[in-house]
Amino acid sequence: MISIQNIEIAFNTPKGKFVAVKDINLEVAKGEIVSIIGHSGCGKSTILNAISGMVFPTKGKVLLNNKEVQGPGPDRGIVFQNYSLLPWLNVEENIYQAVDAALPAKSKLEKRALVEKYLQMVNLWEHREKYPKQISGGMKQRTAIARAFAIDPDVLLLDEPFGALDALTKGSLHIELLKMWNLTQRSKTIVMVTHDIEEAIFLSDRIIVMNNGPAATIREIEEVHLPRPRNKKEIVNQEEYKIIRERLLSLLMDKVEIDEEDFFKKQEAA
Ligand SMILES: Nc1ncnc2c1ncn2[C@@H]1O[C@H](COP(=O)(O)OP(=O)(O)OP(=O)(O)O)[C@@H](O)[C@H]1O
Repeated sequence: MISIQNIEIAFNTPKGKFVAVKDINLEVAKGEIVSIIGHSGCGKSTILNAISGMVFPTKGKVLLNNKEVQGPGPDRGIVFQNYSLLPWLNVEENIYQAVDAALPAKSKLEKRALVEKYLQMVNLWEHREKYPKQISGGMKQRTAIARAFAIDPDVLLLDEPFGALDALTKGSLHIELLKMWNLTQRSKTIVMVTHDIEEAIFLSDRIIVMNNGPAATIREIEEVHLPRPRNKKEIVNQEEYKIIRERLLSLLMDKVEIDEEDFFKKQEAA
């Protein structure tokens, strides 16, 4: 489904070429949920943007269904942390507008039906006439997720979609995301950027752990074999969950500890 082949992504900056990521190789199968985790600035969004076609690799290539990604397209739905709803459109219109643009061959009636289906799925039908400023952060993100699913993409790219939400809202959105994934026969491939270890384990089949940048590479890939459907309260007591959590923590915390040691050493020297 997605094949990332030996990519490097560099940016031209006033100080010269800045290599954000390099030597990235990754195959994501149809219907798989993969998370990318790592410290701030390690290139998680850059990789996601290369799949979305908003950024082009300076070396290597990204293939989607065996075709090289040439730019954004309706086969990929994107959800960002900051909701990205159009403030002048209400909840229903925000979804309709995306469906209208992505599926022009459908009749008005079919498009309306699609919008209703996804609004019902995320329990927003009753709030459909509200504008983004009149709804909570969780509702905004549910709208954004419904909008991404409604255009019926092969791939969903989620860039810290739950990062701005409180733990309870986050928890219910995890369930809603999986509900939609299940209702589409687990056929949608999901690649998600997150900082949240528990979220990554709960949702993913595999977790890509990045090294720190610049020129960040993939450090390790953790496979999550916990059976689905997963129950949040139950999986935390399972041995596999604990082992993966420990592993991710140790991979991600070592830099923090080194930085702290460094800080105290510098303080002593001063
Ligand atoms: N358009 C750009 N021009 C120059 N540098 C860029 C550009 N986009 C990203 N970068 C740099 O590339 C590196 C990776 O950025 P990216 O946003 O992918 O990191 P991230 O892991 O998603 O970070 P965070 O977790 O903080 O969102 C950073 O050093 C960033 O400053």
